[in-house]
Amino acid sequence: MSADGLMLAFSKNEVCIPIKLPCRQAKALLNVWEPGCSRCSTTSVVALSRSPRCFSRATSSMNYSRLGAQCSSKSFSEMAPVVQGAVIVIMGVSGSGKTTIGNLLAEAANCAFLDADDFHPDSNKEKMRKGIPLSEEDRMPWLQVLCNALKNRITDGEITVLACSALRKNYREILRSSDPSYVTEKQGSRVKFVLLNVPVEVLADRLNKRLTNGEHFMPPSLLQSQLQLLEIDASEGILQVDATLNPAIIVETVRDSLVQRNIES
Ligand SMILES: Nc1ncnc2c1ncn2[C@@H]1O[C@H](COP(=O)(O)OP(=O)(O)O)[C@@H](O)[C@H]1O
Ligand SMILES: O=C(O)[C@H](O)[C@@H](O)[C@H](O)[C@H](O)COP(=O)(O)O
Repeated sequence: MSADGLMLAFSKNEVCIPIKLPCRQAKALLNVWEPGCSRCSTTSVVALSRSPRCFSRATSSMNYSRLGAQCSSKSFSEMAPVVQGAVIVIMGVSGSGKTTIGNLLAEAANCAFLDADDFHPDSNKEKMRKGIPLSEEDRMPWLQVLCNALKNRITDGEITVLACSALRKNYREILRSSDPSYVTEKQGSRVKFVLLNVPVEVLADRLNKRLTNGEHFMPPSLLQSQLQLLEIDASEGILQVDATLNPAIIVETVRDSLVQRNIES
C-alpha cells in the first residue's frame, strides 16, 4: 500500500473487498454514508491505513464517530486482517476507572474484556480488604497467571482488553512477555498499555463512594501506597489519558490514539 493510500474494506455477508483509494476519494466516499442509512445496517465500513497520519487526516475531517456508531466501523476485531493477537492493558491505581473504561472499550471494539482483579487469589483480596498493601511476593504469582492467560489469547490470535493496575515497570514486563515473540524491552510487544490519569482528590472521592455503595473490596486507605508504587518510565511510551473526562470520551480518545499508533505494529 502506498504511504498516502487508505484501504477501505467493505464487508457484507462476511465478504471483504479491500480497495485502495487516495485520502480525498476515501473521505468523499465515506461522507455519503449517513447515519441511519439502510446500507449501514447490513454493511460495515472499515478504514485502515498503514500511515497513521493519513488515517487521522481522513478520520478527523469526516464525522467518523457518527458513522462508527452506525457501522461499528472502528472495532479492533474488524481490523483483524492487520490486528491479530493483541492486548490493550488499561492501567492505573485503584479508582482510576480501569474496570469502567476497560469494559466500555472492549464493548466498543467488540473484543473480550478481562479484569485482573478476578485473577487475584482470595488471600490477596482479603489482605487488601483489611487495608494491607500487597507485597511483591503476593503479586508475582498473580501476574504470572495473568501472563499465561494472555499468552493463550495472543497465540489464538484474539484481541483482549485487560484492566490491571500494572503499577511498576517490572510488572508490566511480565505482562509484555505474554507475547511469545517479545524478547527484550527494546522490541515492541503486542501488549500495549494505557494509563488512566486522575488527581488524588478525585480518586479518594471515587473510592469513598464506591466503598459506601458496597461495590468493591478495596479500601480508600490503600490509595497512598498505590500512588507511591506507580512508576512510569518515559522510555516505555505509555499512552496516557485524562481519566476525569466522561467515560465515552475517554474510550473514543483511547481508540483513536491506538489506531493512530498502529496497534498492529
Ligand atoms: N471517567 C469517570 N468519571 C466519573 N466516574 C468514574 C469514571 N470512571 C470510573 N468512575 C467511577 O469511579 C469508580 C472507580 O472506577 P473503577 O472502574 O471501579 O476503577 P478501577 O477499576 O480502576 O478501580 C467507580 O464508582 C466508577 O463508576
Ligand atoms: O497490585 C495491586 O496492588 C492490586 O492489583 C491493586 O493495584 C488493585 O488496584 C486492586 O486489585 C484493587 O482493584 P482496583 O484497582 O480495581 O480497585
